[in-house]
Amino acid sequence: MTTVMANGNWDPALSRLLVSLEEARQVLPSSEEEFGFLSDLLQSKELHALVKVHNKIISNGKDEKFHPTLSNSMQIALEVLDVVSPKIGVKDECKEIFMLLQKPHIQGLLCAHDAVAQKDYFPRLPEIPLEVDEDEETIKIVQLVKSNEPLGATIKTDEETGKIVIARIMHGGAADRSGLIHVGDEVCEVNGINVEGKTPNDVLKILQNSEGTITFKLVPADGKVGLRESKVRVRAHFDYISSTDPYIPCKEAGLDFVKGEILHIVSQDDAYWYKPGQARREGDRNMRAGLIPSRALQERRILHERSQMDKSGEEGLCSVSVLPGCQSPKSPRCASKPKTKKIMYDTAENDDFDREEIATYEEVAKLYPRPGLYRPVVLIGPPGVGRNELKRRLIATDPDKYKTPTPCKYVAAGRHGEVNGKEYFFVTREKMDEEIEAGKFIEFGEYKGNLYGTSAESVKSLVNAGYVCILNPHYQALKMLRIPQLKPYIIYIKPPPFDVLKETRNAAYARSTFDENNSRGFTDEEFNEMLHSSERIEFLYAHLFDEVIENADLSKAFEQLVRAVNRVETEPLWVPASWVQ
Ligand SMILES: Nc1ncnc2c1ncn2[C@@H]1O[C@H](COP(=O)(O)OP(=O)(O)OP(=O)(O)O)[C@@H](O)[C@H]1O
Repeated sequence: MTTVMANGNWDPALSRLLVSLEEARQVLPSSEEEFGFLSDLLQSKELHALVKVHNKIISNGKDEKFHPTLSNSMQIALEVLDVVSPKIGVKDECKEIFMLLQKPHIQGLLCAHDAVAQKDYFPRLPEIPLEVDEDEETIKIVQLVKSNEPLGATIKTDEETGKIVIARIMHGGAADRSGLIHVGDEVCEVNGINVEGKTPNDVLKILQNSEGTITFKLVPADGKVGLRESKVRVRAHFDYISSTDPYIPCKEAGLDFVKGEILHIVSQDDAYWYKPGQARREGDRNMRAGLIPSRALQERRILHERSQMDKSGEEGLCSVSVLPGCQSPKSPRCASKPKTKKIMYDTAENDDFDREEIATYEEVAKLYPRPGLYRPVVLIGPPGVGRNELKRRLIATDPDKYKTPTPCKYVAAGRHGEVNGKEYFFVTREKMDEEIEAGKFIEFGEYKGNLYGTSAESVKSLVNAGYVCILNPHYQALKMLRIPQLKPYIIYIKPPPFDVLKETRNAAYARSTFDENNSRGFTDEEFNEMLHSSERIEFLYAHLFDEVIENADLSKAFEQLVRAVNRVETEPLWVPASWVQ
């Protein structure tokens, strides 16, 4: 026989064919050449390999279920969008895949695929009862090798049974990666030591004293809790240092983060986060997940801090009555003369209301830029900080691209040569009152008997016409602006510290916007008022800012603004999740 046949790995069907070929050679009148060809073919390595592949496919189809190769295709599609979006203007292929992956039916298909792959469908069927001897408990033996890395699991005493159970598995930790230990598993033995009647501390000591392989004898929990990884991303609105948190059940397991960071919530003990959740930093896939405080816990903590501040009589930003120098239409307590021009741009409500908002985590999702449909850019900041100047400079770079909405105006005593639709749209008092009542204005106010206002509609129509709409409303307008229909990108223009503020403004002969005629520079009192006002805005609204630009050196601040606006036009950015769904 040939070498292929001699190695014993020969396919039996091919062997039989070869034998019958030899038999047929005796009786059939075909030529030697034809027999030789068939014989060589049946013994060739290529045919042998093909038959092997064929058999493998058949046996796989028969005996084993097909498994999805991945269950996060939607996530991968989003990552692809991330990668290709900066290149859509450069390569047609990138643009094509970008448009394709954004189509709702493609995304629907990927989501459906992932839901099936993750078995994420309802109703959940009860576990099939196993035919087991009632008295016989299923025990699993799990061996983990002890290393410097923490085990990634916590234990507690079950209140009902008094037994030691696994309380929590840290996503991505050693226990989680093993896939063998689950929340609720009852610990019977650790390294052969029976832990019945022992406290979690006793068990920890056993673990600490163990070297090398650690063997657990566990009674598996009935159901596998927390198997599904959540897709929730949140933006944190506070800094967190787990080592200083007295409420965290295990300090080593905490995840530290800073304000503004995006966290991937991999599990929440329940939908309202009454208990701590687990999260990992967005984009940090290899990292072990850590514990973060629940929303409810953090809210309580913030309320407590605020009440302490109020009690101590500190000059709190949280209390309207103690803030000097604030400008509010309903509280003219400012030491300096109130700035009449500003009042017309205040919304009717004062910002007491905003104090009620306790920012902890905000669920976010990525919003992909749509060519030709740009998000409005909103500049927020204390009066006089330079928002108008920055807006004016931006529009001047390309007046056909950047536009600011035209406000509406009701004039009490006839207009003098003003053209309708140029600087203002002129409307009747009734119409203006009606639209204010219907909440159609982002901001409005009265000045010298005339009514002024900017409508949400005027912003929308600029956006729909393909312009980049840029506006600098009063900060109280944020409530009306930050809605899914407008999807604004909010930039906070922050004043620099007093000395720098004074120096830069004086050096540029800046005109005080507190003076009706803009005929003089800023006074020290006005600089201070700007800084006070900025503290207050930050306290109330910082969680709504997408970006902060400090306006010290004007040209640097402007460069930063140009970069930001460019990013908004081209990059996927995090927005409240409700804007995307
Ligand atoms: N970084 C800066 N350095 C020097 N001068 C500046 C700077 N930024 C703004 N200014 C000047 O400060 C003055 C006030 O700026 P601007 O009118 O833009 O303020 P604003 O924030 O729009 O105020 P308001 O909201 O009260 O209208 C202007 O004369 C402007 O040129």
